[in-house]
Amino acid sequence: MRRNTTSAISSSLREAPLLFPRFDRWGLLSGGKTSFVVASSSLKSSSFANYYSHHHHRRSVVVVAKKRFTTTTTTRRGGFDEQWLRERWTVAYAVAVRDAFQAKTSKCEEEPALRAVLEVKEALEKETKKEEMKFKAITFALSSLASREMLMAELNIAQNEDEVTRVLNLAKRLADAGASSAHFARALAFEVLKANVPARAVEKSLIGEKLMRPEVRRYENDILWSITVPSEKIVLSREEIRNEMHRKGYVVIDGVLGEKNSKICEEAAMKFYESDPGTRKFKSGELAYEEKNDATTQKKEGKYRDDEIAWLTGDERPVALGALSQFLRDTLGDILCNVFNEKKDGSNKHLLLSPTDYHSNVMLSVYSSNRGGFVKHLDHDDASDPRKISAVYYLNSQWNENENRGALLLYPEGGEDSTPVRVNPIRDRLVLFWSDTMYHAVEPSERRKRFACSFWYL
Ligand SMILES: O=C(O)CCC(=O)C(=O)O
Ligand SMILES: [Fe+2]
Repeated sequence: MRRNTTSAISSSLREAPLLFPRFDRWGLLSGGKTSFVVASSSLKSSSFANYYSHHHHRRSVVVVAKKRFTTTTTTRRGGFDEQWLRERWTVAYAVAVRDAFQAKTSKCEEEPALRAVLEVKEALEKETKKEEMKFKAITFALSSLASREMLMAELNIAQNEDEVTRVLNLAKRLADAGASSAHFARALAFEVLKANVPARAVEKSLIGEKLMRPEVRRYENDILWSITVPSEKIVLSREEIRNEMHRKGYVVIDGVLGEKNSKICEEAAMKFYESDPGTRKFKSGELAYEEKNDATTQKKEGKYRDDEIAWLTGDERPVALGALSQFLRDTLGDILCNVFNEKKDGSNKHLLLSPTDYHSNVMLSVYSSNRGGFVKHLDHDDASDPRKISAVYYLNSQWNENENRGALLLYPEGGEDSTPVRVNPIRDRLVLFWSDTMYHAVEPSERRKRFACSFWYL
């Protein structure tokens, strides 16, 4: 980014301070240990809450969505805490901003990032000023984007050790003030360490133990600790990913982590599953959208979806499984963000949010043998579902197509009668497809369990 853009962003930050303190009142939290009520007149919030409550949690949430004339109430099972819910709320706006941003950036040639941020900010402020809570959430999302741009730019032009240190500590302060994401501050520090750029006094707390390991300590006692460096295969596949996704709507990449790493991850996933006999971590995969009656009937008949799932935060034991989930979420997320945010084809229709800007966990799914699969579906509820790209990484050595079936069936043509593309769930294979347009199903597996890790990029 050029210096004039940087200084324009910095001065806009000075003129109209975006750095609000962390917002603390943002919804109605009902009493008791099980439910929260989110009151909202926002078009998007209820479906975000639905989406996230479905995908992440154990206890229940009541989402009250106030539309213009009606109020709808949905009860979801979910394990919410305030911090968690707040993050989700912010995600909703980060996504809204992303979409507005996208619409804008395709039009401006000069300094698109800055101009879009400011224009979107203005438009949204006007629209929602009366709702303080929402206003703060928007401000957070915007300042997070703006400060991110600014910090990146500052880092790029930093000349010496002191300047690098200053940028990193500024990132930390912004995160502490609630104006930027802590993930981002950590990612920045991590990048610096990885590139061996000297930084004098990077605060220790920046280098999160959980998400980012500063030293690329890949193996220790033959344990796979982290997969933070993009595999060569993925780096080489960038063009292929872009082209295939645009041309066919999906892409299959084999040998993503290599023989040794993928084997370790497979064993880790099995161990994780087998060491959970009380199924505390694993639950039955649920129907995404209960309101669909036909699907509910199918579910009752046990036909809709028949897997067990666990949500991986990145801290799992064996550590290799945590490392794999970090790889899928952060490393691959960053790569996809770069692939689709480059305006090579003259459009940026597929702008993605950086995974450092939102919090979401990786899903480990286990389909048992001789049970159901997953019927044909989209990973997309309605127009406001933020998911853009679905990723599934398979962990099954010596999978035999004929004996074990369990293929992922992709329907690029969409129609009922179209012939699916069969993707066998073999170890170290990654498949990516558009969440909102690619119909897909999972064939029941036979004679053995089928392991896969899935993630959705927004
Ligand atoms: O495991 C797979 O191959 C795909 C699973 C899937 O479609 C889903 O969980 O939404
Ligand atoms: Fe799916």
